[in-house]
Amino acid sequence: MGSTIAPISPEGIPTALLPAISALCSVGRSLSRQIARGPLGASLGRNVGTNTGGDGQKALDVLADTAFATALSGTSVRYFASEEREEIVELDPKGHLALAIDPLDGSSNIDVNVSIGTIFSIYEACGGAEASFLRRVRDQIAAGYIIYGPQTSLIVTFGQGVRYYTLDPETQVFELAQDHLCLPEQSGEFAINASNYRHWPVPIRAYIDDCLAGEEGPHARNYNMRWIASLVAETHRILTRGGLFLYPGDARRGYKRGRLRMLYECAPIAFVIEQAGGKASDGLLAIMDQRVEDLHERVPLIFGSPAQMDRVTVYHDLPPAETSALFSERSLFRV
Ligand SMILES: O=P(O)(O)OC[C@H]1O[C@](O)(COP(=O)(O)O)[C@@H](O)[C@@H]1O
Ligand SMILES: [Mg+2]
Ligand SMILES: [Mg+2]
Repeated sequence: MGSTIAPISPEGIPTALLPAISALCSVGRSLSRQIARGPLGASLGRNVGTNTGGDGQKALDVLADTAFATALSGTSVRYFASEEREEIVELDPKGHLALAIDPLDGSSNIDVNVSIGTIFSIYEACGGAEASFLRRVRDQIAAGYIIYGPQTSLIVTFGQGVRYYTLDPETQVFELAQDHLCLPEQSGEFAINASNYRHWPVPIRAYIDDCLAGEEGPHARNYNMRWIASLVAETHRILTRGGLFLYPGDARRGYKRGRLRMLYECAPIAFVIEQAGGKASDGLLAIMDQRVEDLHERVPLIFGSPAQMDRVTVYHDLPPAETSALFSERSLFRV
């Protein structure tokens, strides 16, 4: 499983973070190989239990969680918080970092050969285990994801832009492909799980109705829709060619604050998106301007190209009478 070759070329990675980033990449390339074996390997998509948040756990969720915790020991990571664990684990009592992880994101896609990933977020440890994570989202010092798809890639920010590495299958090293990734200012795509339409709040329904109205609607343009059910894959597409992602809170039981976790998913994705020139919010407030209040809390997440973000935000600011009106009457948006 392991390889003695350094998993990533070190230029541009802050020295204090290099051991942790190398460990993430080392596990990433190993997971990439196991995932690529698909039906020839172990059955990674089988159900093995339920995590503390009530989500079903697949074999790969557990395998990835264990592999990251093991590899990050001895890399200056003091506190390890995982979506798959109820409690924070102390890895290295002398370490100065706190790392939060969604070890395997998009687990419903494991068995169907669609892109999945790992999302991570790093803070300076301070004031104990919980205090190291329950703090301002803007305190993150690094965040990113590894995507296991047709290519395995690492997207990472250290707070000065977004770096894009791809795993070279020949050398098994993550090589820098782009050192300053910027997402397009606007696009004609949006991503939302439309099967929840009837449960959405009014501003989300109104926005999507207006997108679906196309050229005849208030936006006066036709849109394209995507839903992969894999946050890393949607993020990667949006970083590459723009668009908007929405996972709002909705009226289903347990979905009042949406589905995605602040600490393991929303905070790191928001950091990456903001550093790439995009925006991320819960509809009203920028995710980066919020606090993590609870290890496993959920938060509505909307992010993407700035022009689309500005538009969807207006729907949240409108008085209810205006948002519930037929789109033809939402004169505000007529262009
Ligand atoms: O099945 P739904 O409700 O559309 O949810 C899809 C979302 O759930 C997730 O799979 C949640 O992540 P996990 O697989 O880590 O639980 C996201 O990647 C994705 O955006
Ligand atoms: Mg996830
Ligand atoms: Mg997960």
